[in-house]
Amino acid sequence: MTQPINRQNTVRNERPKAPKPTVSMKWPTWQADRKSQLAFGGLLILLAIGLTVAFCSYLITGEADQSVLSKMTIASVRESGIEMRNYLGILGAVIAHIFIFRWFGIAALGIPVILFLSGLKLVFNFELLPLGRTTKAVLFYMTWLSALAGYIVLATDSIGQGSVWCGGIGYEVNVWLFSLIGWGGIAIIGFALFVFLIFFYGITKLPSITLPQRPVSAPRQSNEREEEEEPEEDDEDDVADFIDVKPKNNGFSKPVPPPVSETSEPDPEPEVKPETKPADRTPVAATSGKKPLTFTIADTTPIEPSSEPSQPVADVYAGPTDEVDEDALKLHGLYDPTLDLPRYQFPTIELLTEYPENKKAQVSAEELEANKDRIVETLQNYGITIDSIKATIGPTVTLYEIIPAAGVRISKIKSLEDDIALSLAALGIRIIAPMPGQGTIGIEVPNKNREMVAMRSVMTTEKFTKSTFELPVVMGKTISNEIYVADLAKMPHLLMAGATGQGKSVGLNVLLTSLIYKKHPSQLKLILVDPKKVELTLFNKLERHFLAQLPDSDEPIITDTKKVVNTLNSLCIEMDNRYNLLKDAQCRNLKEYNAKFIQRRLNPEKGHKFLPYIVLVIDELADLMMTAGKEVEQPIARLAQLARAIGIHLVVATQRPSVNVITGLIKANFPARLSFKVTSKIDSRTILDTGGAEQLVGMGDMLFSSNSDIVRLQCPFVDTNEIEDICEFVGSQRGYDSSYNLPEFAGDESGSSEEKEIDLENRDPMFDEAARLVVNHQQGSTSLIQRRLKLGYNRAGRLIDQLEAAGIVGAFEGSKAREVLIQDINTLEELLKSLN
Ligand SMILES: Nc1ncnc2c1ncn2[C@@H]1O[C@H](COP(=O)(O)OP(=O)(O)OP(=O)(O)O)[C@@H](O)[C@H]1O
Repeated sequence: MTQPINRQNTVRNERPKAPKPTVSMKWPTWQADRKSQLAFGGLLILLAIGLTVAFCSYLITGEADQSVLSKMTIASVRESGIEMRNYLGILGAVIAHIFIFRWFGIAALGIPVILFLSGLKLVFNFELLPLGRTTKAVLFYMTWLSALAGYIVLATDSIGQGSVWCGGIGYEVNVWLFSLIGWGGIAIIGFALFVFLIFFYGITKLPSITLPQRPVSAPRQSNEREEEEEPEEDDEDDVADFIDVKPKNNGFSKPVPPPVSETSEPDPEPEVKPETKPADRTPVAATSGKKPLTFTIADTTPIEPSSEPSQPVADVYAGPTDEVDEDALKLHGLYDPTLDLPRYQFPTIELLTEYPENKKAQVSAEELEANKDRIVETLQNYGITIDSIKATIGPTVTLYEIIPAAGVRISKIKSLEDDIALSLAALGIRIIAPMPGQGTIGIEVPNKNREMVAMRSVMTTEKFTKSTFELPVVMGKTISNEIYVADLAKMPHLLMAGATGQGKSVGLNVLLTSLIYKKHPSQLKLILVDPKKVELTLFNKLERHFLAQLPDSDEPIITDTKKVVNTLNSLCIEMDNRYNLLKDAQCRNLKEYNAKFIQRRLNPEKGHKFLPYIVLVIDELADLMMTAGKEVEQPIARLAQLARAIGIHLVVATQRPSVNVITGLIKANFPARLSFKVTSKIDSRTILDTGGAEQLVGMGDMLFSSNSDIVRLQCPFVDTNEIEDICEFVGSQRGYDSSYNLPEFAGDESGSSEEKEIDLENRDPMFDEAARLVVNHQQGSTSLIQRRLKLGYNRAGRLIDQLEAAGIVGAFEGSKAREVLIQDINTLEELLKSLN
């Protein structure tokens, strides 16, 4: 568990490049030699068995031998010819006599246990129990039990036969204790056990004396995570409480069945891969307009989950194992973050409304035929002949795919978009020329009767329930009636636009619902920003489960612009902190980091902890951009640029996708964009970089663009009362003491005054030390000061400000560490002298 400090440093600073010294250099050769291992291990096992036999025999037959042995040496016993009763003869009797009578009493039986475990390890390379830890425990308990037995023997005045029980050590200790404090020795013996338990099991907190009337769901005020770990039930025995308390927080907890088993909900942690490929479409025989069309209506066949299995957690990162807490791993198994709230129940599917099936898209054969004829005719009017046409009926639109005759230019068809729309007398015609990867031209025509895609119907598909995405989000139904599930973690940020009343709020609710159905509160935190103050308020019931906010916030849903700015900046700090943790752990992303933490390969005492995903949702960006402009733009852009690897994902929505809201800076950092119907082609271009969103038909009809692919989807529908029920279901369960605390951020008003306030006369007592640290490392970073000097973030932040005021480090430079203005320690010492 404890590693030499210099080795840790090497790992941290030099990353994985430096080859490790080979094992054999340190390892005594006999241990590396398998034959010697087998021989020695075998000997240990034999000894263990022999000692057990000798000890047991001594306990049964020892009385007779005892009197002989206490008076004579081995040699004299042999010479005298007296026969020993011990099953293992003189040697057995002598050894048992020493270990039991002279030393530990009956507790000496611990010795063969250690020998046996060591033998097993050497011979079979099998650790029944963690060897080092068990040895320590056995040695302690042997001594302690001997002392306890000694006390009892003394107290009951049964010194004769009782000496076998307590051994010489227990007896002598108690004689000494008795001479010191009389019968009070038991207190010392009890206290010794108490101290051992504290250090051995790392107990920092005793089971609290719970007030009997406290309601389970009453909010608790403490911000300490430890506070969450109060024993939930009184029926657990005290020792179990002792042992469980701390471990649950620091990654060394005792495993308890995860909540998944308590619920009928789908496994929240499976793992697969996206599937966005449209299903096969049935070609419809058709040519230059004369042959009759036969259409096959596409069915909603849920897609088989991808066969690509997830990487087993243990294999995700096979880096250095020097920090593995083997003992904790053996004792407690993998760390389970869901133990924070072990009884948490995932929301059930019954909370979502079931809509009647007859709401499926109804497109009659006549409608199809008529549309086809009109398309063909219109094109012919403009001199465009086609070779074939096929149709696929989607929930909102029907896609007609045509193959134009040889020599027809695609741009010509595209330019006829409005004319075709006019002749089909329908809104929302979208022409896709050419269809990517199909070699055809697509014409999407809205259905007269569209299908409402109910949230419940998509949530029950295998595609979603078996999704192994990190942050699965049901985006909707494609034109070929497939359920489209995307991974927010891979997007990694989503920009959403849509004119008012076109389904944006429903879209956000769908996104949040998907995440809540799939993630345990320990794995996901949401920051909800709602300047309109109405849309996301329903979610405030999730405060103590899923919401994250600034420490001093009173409102779980952020509505005030100033708070938004502070929250964004705080999130930037969280991002920097997380990067430091990842760097320290030599992990490239959050998934690797958490996998490593779960395997107990990261030491919580060095600040490592399980990191939940953080999803920031901003319902109306336009509002914020108008009131705070650059103040929101910059942190958003910074987060969008850098936060992907450390599990912070942004979802930003706006009604007005104009360039002064979705600025170049923001847009460039949001590769995934989603547009509901917008009012103009310009808006569509701003959000999607192409037209088309202005021709959508509203009510959740949308275009989703990611990785330069654009798909038309029908967003599922989830009503506000369904959201209310889900939030009520989650919110009424036992949650954390408070919402997840983001790092403190002082706020802008203090920003300028702070500079003036920095009074170098009143420097922090750690100022000189921090200055030396920064100059030695040539790295002006708050987290360096924080880690090395073991300070809180705020104090480290103040120190760095003072260092800046003293001219030791340069100004704040965003994500980069500050420049160190003093190059060598001598110059620094002179400066410090002058300051003093
Ligand atoms: N996916 C959907 N399926 C069916 N109907 C929908 C869908 N999305 C939205 N609607 C309908 O459109 C109405 C308006 O949707 P929503 O409230 O999401 O619009 P909005 O874009 O958020 O508007 P605003 O910006 O004014 O809040 C809903 O009340 C609902 O009737």
